[in-house]
Amino acid sequence: MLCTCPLLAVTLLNYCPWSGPVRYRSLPLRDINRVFRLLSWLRFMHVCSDEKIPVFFIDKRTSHNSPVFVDPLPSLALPMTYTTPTSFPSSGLYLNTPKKKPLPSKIEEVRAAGWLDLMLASSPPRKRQSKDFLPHDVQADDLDLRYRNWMVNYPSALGSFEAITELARGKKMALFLDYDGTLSPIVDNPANAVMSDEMRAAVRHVASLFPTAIISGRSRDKVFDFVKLTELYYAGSHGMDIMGPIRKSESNGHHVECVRSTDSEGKEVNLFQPASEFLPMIAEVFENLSESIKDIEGARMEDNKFCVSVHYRNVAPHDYETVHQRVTAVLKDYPCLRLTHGRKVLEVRPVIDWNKGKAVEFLLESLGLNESDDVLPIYVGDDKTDEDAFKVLKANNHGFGILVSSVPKDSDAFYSLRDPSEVMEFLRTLAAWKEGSS
Ligand SMILES: O=P(O)(O)OC[C@H]1O[C@H](O[C@H]2O[C@H](CO)[C@@H](O)[C@H](O)[C@H]2O)[C@H](O)[C@@H](O)[C@@H]1O
Repeated sequence: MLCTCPLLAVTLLNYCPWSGPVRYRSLPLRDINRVFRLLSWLRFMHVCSDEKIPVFFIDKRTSHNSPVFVDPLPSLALPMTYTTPTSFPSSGLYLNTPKKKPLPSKIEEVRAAGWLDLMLASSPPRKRQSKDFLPHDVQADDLDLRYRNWMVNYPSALGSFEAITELARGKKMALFLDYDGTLSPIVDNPANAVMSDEMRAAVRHVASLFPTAIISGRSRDKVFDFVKLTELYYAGSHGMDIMGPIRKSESNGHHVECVRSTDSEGKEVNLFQPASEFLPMIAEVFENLSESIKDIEGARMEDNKFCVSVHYRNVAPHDYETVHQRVTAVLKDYPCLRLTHGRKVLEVRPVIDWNKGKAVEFLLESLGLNESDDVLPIYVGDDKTDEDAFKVLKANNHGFGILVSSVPKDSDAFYSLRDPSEVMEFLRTLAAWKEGSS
């Protein structure tokens, strides 16, 4: 239907309660891949939320916006109900979340299947499972070809380094780095995800040249223990725990929840913890989840202060569904918490409208870099939660994201790097370029 649509261009509008309106302007039909990428994202949103998400393809040639194609996923469409959680005082940060309504069992099944697909697909194994009937070199060639095709849309940040330096010419660069899977390789035990000394040296070097922040799903303290660099800014719990600089102009900021604090070196900093009132609830849900999954072999809990991670990397795939069912059963009693998905991890977090994208905006503002055109923010990350930051940079047409992935993935990033070793090379190249050009 999309391909035969006679329009020259379409505008795609979507409203999603988590991220607000998404608007793609003048999407030329030759760029149909973008439509499909967006549709697959919408499918993901359908799986993860209760809302019906209307999608309109609008004829740009007409003066009025008449929808020509509405809701491409009718089988997953649910009634649109937005209600605000009542158990907390209202605040600008709260998301409007749907009240859970009993769903017809068919839809429950579809949703459960969707989550299961996500769980199976999340974080491809480091060693590819063999398709027994194919010789190894054919599989490798096929994967390599698919990766190279994908790189047409997501060029290597190393291969495109000259283009990046062109963009950066005369601009102030700001660097935002995810931790797991970006600065440290993915390992089975989260406690062992240490950063190499070489990577630390590369990060220290860039941080001496550009404002640099780490934005992680881990608790801020834990990520600092891994990185151990005082010259950086840190945002833990997916941006819900930021230790940043004192804003240049404190008076025009609207983040009233900031409190002054001092860092480990006694330097004055701003602490922003928009989800602090959720702390007792997070502690309670951590206990309940730990109890509920304790008999599932390989399942592991992690306390990330304002979020809780339920890891299933070491769980047998036939138990994934049990993990998901147990987690959602516990969460039924916590309408103010929501579930998101990472690399072989389910993440429980407050329903506030705050994420890594908002953390990037907050830090740019704190650094006094948000309102000028001569700033180039770059965000490097590997996970679904990093997409919030990629989206913010893309939507504001302000800087770009670099996705770290060794397999093709849909993303709002602009460039790609294969793995943390390429990230390290990129950081070193960036530092060398900056030193050579100043
Ligand atoms: O935002 P990030 O810094 O990327 O943190 C996201 C989650 O990363 C960690 O889990 C991931 O890495 C682990 C260690 O390599 C791996 O075992 C796990 O399967 C991955 O999901 C961290 O442990 C989580 O708490 C973070 O939320």
